[in-house]
Amino acid sequence: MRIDVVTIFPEYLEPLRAALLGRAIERGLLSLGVHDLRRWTYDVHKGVDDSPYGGGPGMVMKPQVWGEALDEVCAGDPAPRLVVPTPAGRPFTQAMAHEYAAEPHLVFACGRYEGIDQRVVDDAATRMRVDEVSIGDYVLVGGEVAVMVIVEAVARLLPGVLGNPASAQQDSFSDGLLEGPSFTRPEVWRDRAVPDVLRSGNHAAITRWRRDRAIERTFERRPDLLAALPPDALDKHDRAL
Ligand SMILES: O=C(OCc1ccccc1)c1cn[nH]c1
Repeated sequence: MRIDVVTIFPEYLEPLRAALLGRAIERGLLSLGVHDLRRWTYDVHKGVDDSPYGGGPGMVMKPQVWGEALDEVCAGDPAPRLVVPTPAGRPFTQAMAHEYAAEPHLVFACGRYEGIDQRVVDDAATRMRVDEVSIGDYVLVGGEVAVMVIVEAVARLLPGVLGNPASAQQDSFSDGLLEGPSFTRPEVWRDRAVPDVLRSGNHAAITRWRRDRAIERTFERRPDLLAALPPDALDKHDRAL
């Protein structure tokens, strides 16, 4: 998979070259290109933003600069997928992470200020798939951190990136529920013991216990996820929790 990121703060994306993802890049499991948007400016001040038509606070990123940047970064690629993080985007989900993990080429546009002139997205959409995506209901200063979130969620799904692929299968949300609590040694820590069932070796009981804790936690923290489950997902026992 090829990933390109266009940003006015290329150094902000350096953490993607560290640790697990850095090793995946070194191993050629994915390639990452980070491009400074100012490379496509043409004025001495390397301006990338201007005042918003219609007034209002803040600045908007200029269409000309973005248009030329995306033309070059997407050049020669029949089907890049452009992802633009924005608070106004469609919610990013684990399902989308799986969708993106199947793409040969992802291009990320990092907005700053109040965002990017809408015509950039509209123009790009005439020749590639464009997703305006939100990673949550809050406002960041720029799209760079959101890109790192999305890239990490996608890259960990690529074959060979995670040491233990099973953990990507048993992800939170993979069965529509939140993960329940986890424990490791010591058996007792600050007078708190690990639940007996987890040391019983009774795998049916352990599976049931884990599912019960997952349902309880989902009910407690994300009732919306419970409501979204297919009707037959929870049995009588589950509903009695
Ligand atoms: O703040 C975000 O993106 C950066 C951004 C982009 C455009 C204008 C302002 C800020 C964001 C929040 N949830 N998902 C994305």
